[in-house]
Amino acid sequence: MARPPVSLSIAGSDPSGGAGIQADLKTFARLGAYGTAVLTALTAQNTRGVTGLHVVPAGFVAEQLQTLLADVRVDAVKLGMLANAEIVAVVREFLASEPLASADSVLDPVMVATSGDRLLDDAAVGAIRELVPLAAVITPNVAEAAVLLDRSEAVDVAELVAQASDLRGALGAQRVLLKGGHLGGPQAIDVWADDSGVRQLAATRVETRNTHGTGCTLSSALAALRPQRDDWWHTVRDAKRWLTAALSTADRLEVGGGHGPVDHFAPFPTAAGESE
Ligand SMILES: Nc1ncnc2c1ncn2[C@@H]1O[C@H](COP(=O)(O)OP(=O)(O)O)[C@@H](O)[C@H]1O
Ligand SMILES: Cc1ncc(COP(=O)(O)O)c(N)n1
Repeated sequence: MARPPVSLSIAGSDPSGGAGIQADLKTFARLGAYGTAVLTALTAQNTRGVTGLHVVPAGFVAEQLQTLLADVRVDAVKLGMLANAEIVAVVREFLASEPLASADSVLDPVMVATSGDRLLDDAAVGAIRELVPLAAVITPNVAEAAVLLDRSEAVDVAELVAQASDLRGALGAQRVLLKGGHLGGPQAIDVWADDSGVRQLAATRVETRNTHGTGCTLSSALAALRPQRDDWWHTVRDAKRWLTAALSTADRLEVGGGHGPVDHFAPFPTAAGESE
C-alpha cells in the first residue's frame, strides 16, 4: 500500500471541532493524509461564536515548526488562522525556506469566523498580503478578497472572476480559489484562476445553516488531496465535491445550536454521484 502523504496545518484551535485545527485533522484523516499540526492560537469558541482568544507567542510557533520539520517530511501545508503580524512573519520565513518551500502550500487568509468574530489583527493584513505570493494557492472568501484588494466585496460571479484575476495581477498570487459561498443563489460558485486562465466551479447549494468551518475544511482538503492528484485543477474539483457531500449531510450531526459543523465523516463521492 502506498505511503499516505503527510499534511501540516498551521492554524488555531476551535474547541467545537468544526473549524480550525480540529476540522483540518479530521479532513486530512478522511481524505487519506497523515495529519500534523502547529497551533497559532487557542480560541474559546462554539457554534454560536468566539468568546476568547489566547495567541501563542510567535517564537513558540517557530519552535513548533523547527522541531517538527527537523524530523518529519511534510508533503503539503495548509495555513489557516495566523492571528497577528508576528506569527505571519514566522510562517513566511518557514514557507520561503526548505523543507517547507517544496511542499504544496495552501493559504486560507482567515480573518473573520462565520459568527462574525475577528480572528486576525487589523495590523496583520499587510503581512498576509506579503505572504500571498509564497503560497501555491490562496483561498479567500468574498470578504477576505475585498480586504486583500482593498475594494468592495464582489456581489456576482463576474466580479468574482475579476477579483480572482486581480489577486494574481496585483498581489502576485500563484493560483486563486475565490470562494463565492456568501453570494447566495441556487448554486455555490467558486472561481479558480491560474496561469491557464479563470474557470468556475459550481455545486448545488445545500440548504443548511451548518456552514461553520466550510473554508477551513476546503483548504485542508486541498492540502490532503494535492499530493494524491496529478494537478491543482483535479485537486480543487475533488475537494469541492467532497465538501459539498459533507455539507449535504451536516444536519444529521446536531452539534451545537448555532452554525454547526459540516459532516467530516462524509464518504468521498464517486464521479457517478455515488459514495465510495
Ligand atoms: N450552502 C452551501 N452549499 C454548498 N456549498 C457551499 C455552501 N456554503 C458555502 N459553500 C461552499 O463552501 C466553500 C467555503 O465557502 P465560503 O462560505 O464562501 O467561505 P468561508 O467558509 O471561508 O467563509 C466554498 O466552496 C463555497 O462555495
Ligand atoms: C480557529 C478558527 N480558525 C478558523 C475559523 C474560520 O472558520 P470558517 O471556515 O467557518 O471561515 C474559525 N472559526 N476558528
